[in-house]
Amino acid sequence: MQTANPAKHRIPVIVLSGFLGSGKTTLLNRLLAHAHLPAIIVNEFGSTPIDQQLLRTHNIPLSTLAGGCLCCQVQDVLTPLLKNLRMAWEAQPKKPFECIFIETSGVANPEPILDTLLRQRWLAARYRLEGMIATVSAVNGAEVLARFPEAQAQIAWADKIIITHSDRATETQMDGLLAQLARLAPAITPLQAVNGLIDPAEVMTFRHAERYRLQQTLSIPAHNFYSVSLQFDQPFAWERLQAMLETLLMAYPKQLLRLKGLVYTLNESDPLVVQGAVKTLFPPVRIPARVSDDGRSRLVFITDGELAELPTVIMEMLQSSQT
Ligand SMILES: Nc1nc2c(ncn2[C@@H]2O[C@H](COP(=O)(O)OP(=O)(O)OP(=O)(O)O)[C@@H](O)[C@H]2O)c(=O)[nH]1
Repeated sequence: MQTANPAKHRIPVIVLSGFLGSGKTTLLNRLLAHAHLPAIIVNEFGSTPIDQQLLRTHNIPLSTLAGGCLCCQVQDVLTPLLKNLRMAWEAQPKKPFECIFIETSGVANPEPILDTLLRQRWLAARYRLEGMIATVSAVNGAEVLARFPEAQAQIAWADKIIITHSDRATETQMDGLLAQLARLAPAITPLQAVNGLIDPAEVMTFRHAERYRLQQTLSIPAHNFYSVSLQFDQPFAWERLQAMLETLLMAYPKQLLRLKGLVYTLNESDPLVVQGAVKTLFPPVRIPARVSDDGRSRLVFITDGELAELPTVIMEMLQSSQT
């Protein structure tokens, strides 16, 4: 993109939202492959970031904000980051990026983020909010939307809604989700993407008239989400860990909303990215090791409400699975 007067050029920003495990990073991987000189800001609720492992193959500027959610940290974290990125952009004759994707945490209410981009003068003069995309899982989307106002806000503010996991959903689950979406975002026709497969142009074409169609903002109570991050020095026997994680997801079907991890397994130098959400452990993906990796396994658990006993339960399950 040619920028005749860089000081006046507004860098497009695309906000990607969607509840925990609904497929944001999977979709982002697809969109990045077709974007012109993108940069990414990834926000993860857990204090040990995992998404960067899944996005690192793109070799593009990546800022990770972990250990909280952007909607609560807009002023303290997002605003200075966007200011720094912009100043670095202006200082360089060869522009390092031409657009920015912000992947919010799965529990973020996108409203304060959009509001900042649109209303904060310094930012609004230098960034242009291009549109907001929300992913929603066909498997648990209806339940998630019924339970969590944050998830409702993600849908209500979206310019594009992408239904994921339709390959795993029953007809009843899909019908339930479509009914919820028709209620929360009647003006939007949802699109579907299985494993991120969708025409990026279809996702990235925004009709600006749809912005601010909400008459009133949703009243969202303070978050009640917690995260627990654990690290392990010894490699795992994958089958045992897999069985343990599946047991754990079934033991806490309501509270355990998300698990993610980077796990080293016996006799393999490359780590596994492990993912789970609400009663489901997804197939793990092995990714190439990097020289900067420290070889320690990490697991992050996000719960609805505090599950103080979780670390102890996990350690006991791991010990009993090794005997
Ligand atoms: N079967 C199936 N799996 C999918 C689909 N889309 C994503 N996944 C899987 O769902 C899991 C979660 O996907 P992510 O892209 O990490 O979800 P996310 O929304 O970025 O997760 P958080 O950032 O933790 O909230 C991963 O194991 C993906 O491979 C899909 O359409 N079908």
